[in-house]
Amino acid sequence: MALTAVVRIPTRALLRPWARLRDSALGWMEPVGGVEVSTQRFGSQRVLVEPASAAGVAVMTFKNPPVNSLSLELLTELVINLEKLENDKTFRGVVLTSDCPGIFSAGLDLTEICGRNPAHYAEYWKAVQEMWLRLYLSNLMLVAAINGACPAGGCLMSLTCDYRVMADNPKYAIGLNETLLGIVAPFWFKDTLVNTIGHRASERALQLGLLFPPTEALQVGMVDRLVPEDQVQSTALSVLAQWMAIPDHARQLTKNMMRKPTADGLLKKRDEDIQNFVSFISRDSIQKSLQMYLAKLRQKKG
Ligand SMILES: CCCCCCCCCCC/C=C/C(=O)SCCNC(=O)CCNC(=O)[C@H](O)C(C)(C)COP(=O)(O)OP(=O)(O)OC[C@H]1O[C@@H](n2cnc3c(N)ncnc32)[C@H](O)[C@@H]1OP(=O)(O)O
Repeated sequence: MALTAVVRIPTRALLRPWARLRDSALGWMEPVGGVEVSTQRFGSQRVLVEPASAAGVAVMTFKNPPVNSLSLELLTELVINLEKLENDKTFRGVVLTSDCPGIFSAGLDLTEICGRNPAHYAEYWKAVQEMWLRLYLSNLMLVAAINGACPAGGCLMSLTCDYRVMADNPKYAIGLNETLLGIVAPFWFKDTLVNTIGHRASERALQLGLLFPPTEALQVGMVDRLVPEDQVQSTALSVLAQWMAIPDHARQLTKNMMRKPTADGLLKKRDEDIQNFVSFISRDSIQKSLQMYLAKLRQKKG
């Protein structure tokens, strides 16, 4: 259903984005002449994008049941929808969240990296790289509303955001647990973690494949705020409202200055990284480990 409506916001608020927060805090909602802001919901099968009630903000919800694993389709849809938001200059901030109860994302889709051929592994890894590069370097303000379990690739995705709000439920955990599967987090996963929680904490977390419950994740700096489960999205939106008070150009240049050197590490050797991934993941021993891990996951229910 197309929810096509147009809200007008004053040009002065667009020129001085930080004024919007103040204006709306003063109760300004009058549609006056200015730039058109689309309030149309869009998205695709696995990624829903809805404008939030605050101007310039969208909520991107992943809906790839049962566990929001990052399949090739989900990764592709994510990047396309992010690009749409970036091209629509009315959007300045996005909350990333999940439609799967109790799960933000189970990380990379193990069925994409297990029992397939090298060409498929290469295509898939390119899509994983693309997701990371697009999110990590996005000019938009990104806030992760982590409303459930967030292992491995799910954690990576949340680490690309500018801020993480997590549900304070001890059943959920977040971390880069690759070593528990007998695989290795690549250097750019590692760099993203180091940039967030520092070198020593990352080394320990990566070697042990630690999955942190919310309280520990907050202590180590992997997430920025814990809130009751039913407040994760509303808190993420209010965090975005605070970030919106900063002039975009200054914030974007600062973000780029902080992140570009890390992203360049991958940009300079994308093909080599794909080749490394394909040869690593194709090893018999690695395939056996992954098959065993998948079998354990599937047996859990039986
Ligand atoms: C020299 C250096 C070179 C380096 C080269 C690179 C090396 C490779 C790098 C690869 C990096 C990998 C990153 C990853 O993200 S790997 C994925 C890791 N993910 C996990 O470990 C999470 C696994 N899942 C879970 O722990 C639980 O499912 C979860 C807590 C998320 C939810 O639990 P719940 O009990 O609610 O649900 P189930 O476990 O019953 O799962 C339901 C069904 O979903 C299937 N499932 C779960 N996770 C995945 C997944 N990641 N991919 C695919 N499928 C998944 C699960 O099997 C169930 O399926 P069935 O219904 O068919 O049984």
